[in-house]
Formats: sequence, structure tokens, C-alpha cells
Amino acid sequence: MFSTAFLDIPALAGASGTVRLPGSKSISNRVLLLAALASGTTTVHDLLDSDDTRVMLDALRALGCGIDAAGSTLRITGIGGQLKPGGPMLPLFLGNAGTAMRPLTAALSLLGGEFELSGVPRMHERPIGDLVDALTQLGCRIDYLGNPGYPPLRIRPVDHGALVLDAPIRVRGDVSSQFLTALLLALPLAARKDIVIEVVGELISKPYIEITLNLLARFGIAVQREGWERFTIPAGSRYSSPGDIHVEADASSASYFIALGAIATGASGQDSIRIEGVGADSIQGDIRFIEAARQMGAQVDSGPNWLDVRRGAWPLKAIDLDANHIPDAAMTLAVMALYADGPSTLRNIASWRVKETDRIDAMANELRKLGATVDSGPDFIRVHPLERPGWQAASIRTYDDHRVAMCFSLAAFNPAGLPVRILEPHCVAKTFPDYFETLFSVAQAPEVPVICIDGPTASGKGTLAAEVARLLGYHYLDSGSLYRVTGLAMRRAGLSAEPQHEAQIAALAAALPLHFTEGKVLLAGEDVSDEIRTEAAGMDASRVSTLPAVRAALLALQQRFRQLPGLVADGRDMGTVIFPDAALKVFLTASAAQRAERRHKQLISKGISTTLDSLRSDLEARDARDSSRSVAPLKPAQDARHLDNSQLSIEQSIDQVLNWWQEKQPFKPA
Ligand SMILES: Nc1ncnc2c1ncn2[C@@H]1O[C@H](COP(=O)(O)OP(=O)(O)O)[C@@H](O)[C@H]1O
Ligand SMILES: Nc1ccn([C@H]2C[C@H](O)[C@@H](COP(=O)(O)OP(=O)(O)O)O2)c(=O)n1
Repeated sequence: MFSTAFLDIPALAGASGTVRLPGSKSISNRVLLLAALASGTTTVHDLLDSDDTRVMLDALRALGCGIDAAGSTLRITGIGGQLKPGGPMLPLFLGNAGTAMRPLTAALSLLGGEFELSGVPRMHERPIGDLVDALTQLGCRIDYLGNPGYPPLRIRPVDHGALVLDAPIRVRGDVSSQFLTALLLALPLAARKDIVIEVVGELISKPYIEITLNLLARFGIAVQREGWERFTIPAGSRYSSPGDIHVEADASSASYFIALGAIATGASGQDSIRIEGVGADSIQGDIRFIEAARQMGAQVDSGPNWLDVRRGAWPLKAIDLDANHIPDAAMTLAVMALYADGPSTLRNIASWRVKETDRIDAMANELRKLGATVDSGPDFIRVHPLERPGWQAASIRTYDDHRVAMCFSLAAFNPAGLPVRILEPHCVAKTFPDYFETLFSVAQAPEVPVICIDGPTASGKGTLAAEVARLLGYHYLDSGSLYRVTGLAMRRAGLSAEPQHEAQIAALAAALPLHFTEGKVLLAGEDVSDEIRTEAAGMDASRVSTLPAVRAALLALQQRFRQLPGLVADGRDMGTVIFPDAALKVFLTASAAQRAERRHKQLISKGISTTLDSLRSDLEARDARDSSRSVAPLKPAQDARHLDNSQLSIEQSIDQVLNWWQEKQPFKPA
């Protein structure tokens, strides 16, 4: 996951390959609650691991469920519809997870304990009054702790004998279908008699109700449905665990990759995007996004649990769609509309206004930043396509809304070749923590940005480069470590850095069984991180690095580090030889005295004893060798910016480099 303040997605030109998507949020949280209310143990396969499922699991654990996770499988032992009596008041924090807040409100109101349910500030702006009203009609005792009609809530113990089960329970269906889902999931707890629920107003998002009914049936509860207005939970309904249950991949998450297949072609101009984990026969309503994507021109093939999508019509065909049945996935259409042959309109989407943020306003604002003309109203949005000269590079605000972040990544395919900056990209953790990594695994960029930091030993290159990479979410190449490992391999093979061994050492370098994990360097599985950091190893590295065949052998390996979304590379010849087209090159120096002192401190702190004088003379010898060798000597690239950090702190050096980088970016302010 990217935990950076922003993520710059370079202009993307194509995409092809296979993605496996995480489990559906809607199915995951429903299954968890049903398994928690059932008796016995349910093994849940392919559960989504995200913020929203984590808050649900924390709540269920607090209620006394046994939860045991192993890889992508989770075993949950339910409470059999009953809480242990006499527990203390339980405060439950549910973040911004509507799929936890709504059903838990209903279930806990009927379970009998005392609870306080709260969430993040946005959760306290998301309406829940219609659900609370329905539960109150029934005899449940729920108080608002803040604004009436909104969380946080206080739930008091209920007297099951006093529940009013004779009259139908009436609930509004036109604000959020989650209220009805919550009642359907929870009311079997009270089904001494038949319980009838009547929907008031036109029910929105019906496919989500279908998921609810489908999963209730898996847990032994056969709800009778008359149209979309009346639902009956039969007397004596009891949750019974199905034993094993598989969670389909999230169809809403699939929408970004279906769109990707419709927009992008592969390197050969005809490859497709294959999506695994969900097929066209999915129980999730958002799978009908496929129909909309087809209408816009996508070619979609499907089989059991897979989809295969490729570009059909181009530009995409404009669409005018009642998107009430796919409210979440329809946001993706709003970005696809930028690539269409005319204005596209999405209608009947008033529910967007009460989601993680006001999604109609959010989409309109951010699409306008890209240069688009957008009209919107209480329940619709109309997006005009963008011609090449109209596109602007924008910093996209994401409003703590995962779907805004994910769908705007598709703007990186703009024909103007502009990058897109996504602010607070970590909001995707709500449903798809590795969304951007998954996108980058199939996307191709004509130019992956590189920042080079070259300079003499102990100038602080490694420290600076690693931190800049971390702050930008870029990959990091410590090229010196490759020469250090080659030096070590040379020693172990009983060779020395002489011309007569050059070919053998180069062969070793070309086949180094090298892995970088969690800041460690592994050579054939052995952790050599400390061994390659000694001054002797630095000297060996400097010696092998003078051999042209060794440098040639390491070239391709270094260039393979250049991957989306970008790279920061440090060394001696990053800017001159390995990445001559890098967008920013920094030549980092500090006085020899300063560098010797820094290295001295560094080695002492690692418990390695040495003297300042010997360090300084080693360092000067190494500088001389690195600068005077015939191939790729240490020297600033012609277009490098010089940074002498003798008088700068580490933070000041980082700020300087980030400022230079920012100056090169085309983004307009957020
Ligand atoms: N600007 C700076 N001011 C003071 N010390 C620094 C600065 N930059 C790096 N250092 C310290 O100098 C030492 C050597 O830095 P390092 O990044 O290993 O250098 P290099 O990769 O160039 O050999 C480290 O202990 C680091 O914390
Ligand atoms: N791109 C590079 C990186 C390192 N080298 C050589 C020259 C250096 O003295 C050694 C060790 O590099 P490294 O960056 O690890 O050394 P310092 O941390 O700066 O002391 O490798 C090189 O020739 N080209």
C-alpha cells in the first residue's frame, strides 16, 4: 500500500496482463456478521483484508467470537445468536465502514447488551435515522449521542418479550439499501413469529439486497420476497453455518480493470486485461458494470470466475444511463466518459451524495480540475469528453474516498501524456489496499520517472535517496550494493580485481542470486547486509567497479529497477551512464573532512572501531580511484544539480531535492 502524502502516476500508454482482485467488501462483511451470529465455526476463504473488514472483525472479536486467521482463510466461531449475559457496556469504533455500522446497529439492538457505536467524523454525517426508526418501531432502544439521525449511537438492552412483531416493520428504501440489508441480516434474531418488513419508497441498489438474500440463504435463512416491497422472515429462522464459504472478488473493484481493458491496449496493440476471482455470473450487483462498459465499447469475455476485457470502440461511445443499480461502479464510468465521443450522463445516483463523501460533488470538482466540463444536479452527473489540448495535469483530492482515488488513476491514460497526482492514496485501504500496485503490475508507461543521486563516498547519497524514495512512494536502487556484493562474491571465489579475472568476475556479477527484502541484502538467501558494509568491502567494490566487463554485466540489472511509479537511484554513474534520460540528477558532495567524520560516527555506532585519519585517507583513495577510472568515472552529469550538504542537515537535503523535483512537475495545486 502507498502510505505517502501523494502518489504521482506517470502518463500511462498501455496495459495488459492478469490481475487477481481482493474479496468483495459487501460479501465479506455480511459473511462475517452472519458467521458471528451463527453457531459453530465457519471457514471463510478469500476474505477481503481491508480497513472495513478489520473494523468489523474487531467488533466481532469484542462480542466474543473466536477468530483465527491463517493466510487468506479465516475461521470464525459464532455466538449462536446470544451474547454472554451481564457484560459491561461495549464501545465499538467502526471507522467509516457503512457495511459494519448499519448491520451491527440492527444486530446489537436485538442481541441484548449495551453498546456505543461510533466512527470517524464522516461516519457521523452519514444518515442512519431511517434504520433507527424502523428498529424503534419494533421496540429496540437506541439513543443518538450527537446529532439526531446520525451516529454515534447508544444501544440499550432490549426485552425480547416486549418486541412488537405483529405489525410490519416499515423502512425507507430510497436513501440507502443498507438499512433494509441491516434489518434482513439481524431480524432472524427475533423471529419467534413471522416478521414482515415493508419498504417505503422506491428501493435503490436492489442488487445489494440480492446479495443479502443470497447469503442469508447460505446461512439457512429463506426470506420470502414479494416484489421489492415486502420481505418475510419465517418464524423459527436460525442462522446455521454453511461450514465453508468462498468470498468472490469484488465486482466494484473489478470496474477499474474492466475500464482499463476498455481504454488501454497492450504493447502489441491487442492484448487484454484478464481479471481473476469474479465472472459475469457473480452474485454482486456491480457486475452489471460490464453491460455499461460494453455499451461504451469494451469487449468483455467471461467464464467461471474470470473476465477478459479488451478495447473495442475507440473513442469510447458516450452513454446515458440510469446507474441506480450500480451506484459504486458507476463512478468509474464518469472517468471513462473523458475518453468518449460525446457527453455521458449518469442518472438516478442521489445515493452518491451520502456515501464516503458527497460523490457527485467530489467527481465533478476533480473532473473539472482535469479540464473537463461537468454538469451535475441532485441526482445526476454529465461529463463531457476531453480533447488532447484540453487535458490538464491535476492534483486529485480524494476526500477519504477509496473510489475517487481508484477511478481517477484512469486519467493517466490521457492523450496529452500528463501525469496524475492522487492525494492521500492510502484511502484505497478501505477496500483494495494494493490497488495501485495491481494497476502498476499491468500498466505500461512510456517514461518511468527516475531521480539520480550520484556522489562520492559518505556524502549521504544512500540516506537521501532512500528517504526521497519513501516520501514519493518510488522504488529505490542502491547501486553501490551491487558492486559491494560482486566484490564479496569475488573474494569468496578466491579471485582478485585484476584484469586476468575480469571475465570470471563479470560472469559472477551477471548471475548474482541477489534479493532485496525489508532493507536487507540477501545473496543466495544469506543475509550479507552487514558484511558488505565494512570499509574493506567498500574498497573491494571500488576495485571491481573499475573493470569494464563487470560494469557491463550489472547494467541491465540496474535498469530493471526502473518500474512504476518511479525510481530513486544512488551511485556514481546513475545520471551519466545508467539513466542518462533521468528527469532529475543530483550530484551530492560534502567536504572530505565532513564525510570522514560522518562515516566515523556511522561505523562507531555499529560497534566497528576505526580512526578518523585512516578513514579519511581510505576515502580519498576511493574518491581518486572512482573518479579516475576509464569507464563511467564518478563525475557530475552535465545536467546535474549540485548539492553540497556539508552545512545541511539530512532534512534540509531532502527538502532541497523534493523542491527541485516539485519544480519539474506540471501539477496545479489541489
Ligand atoms: N546532510 C547530512 N548531514 C549530516 N550527516 C549526514 C547527512 N547525510 C547523511 N549523513 C550521515 O552520513 C552517513 C553516511 O551517509 P550515507 O547515506 O551512508 O552515505 P553514502 O551513501 O553517500 O555513502 C550516515 O550516517 C548519514 O546518517
Ligand atoms: N553506481 C556505482 C555505485 C558504486 N560504485 C562503486 C564505487 C564505490 O566506491 C563502491 C561502493 O559504492 P557505495 O555507493 O556502496 O559506497 P559508499 O556508500 O558511497 O561508500 O562501488 C560504482 O562504481 N558505481
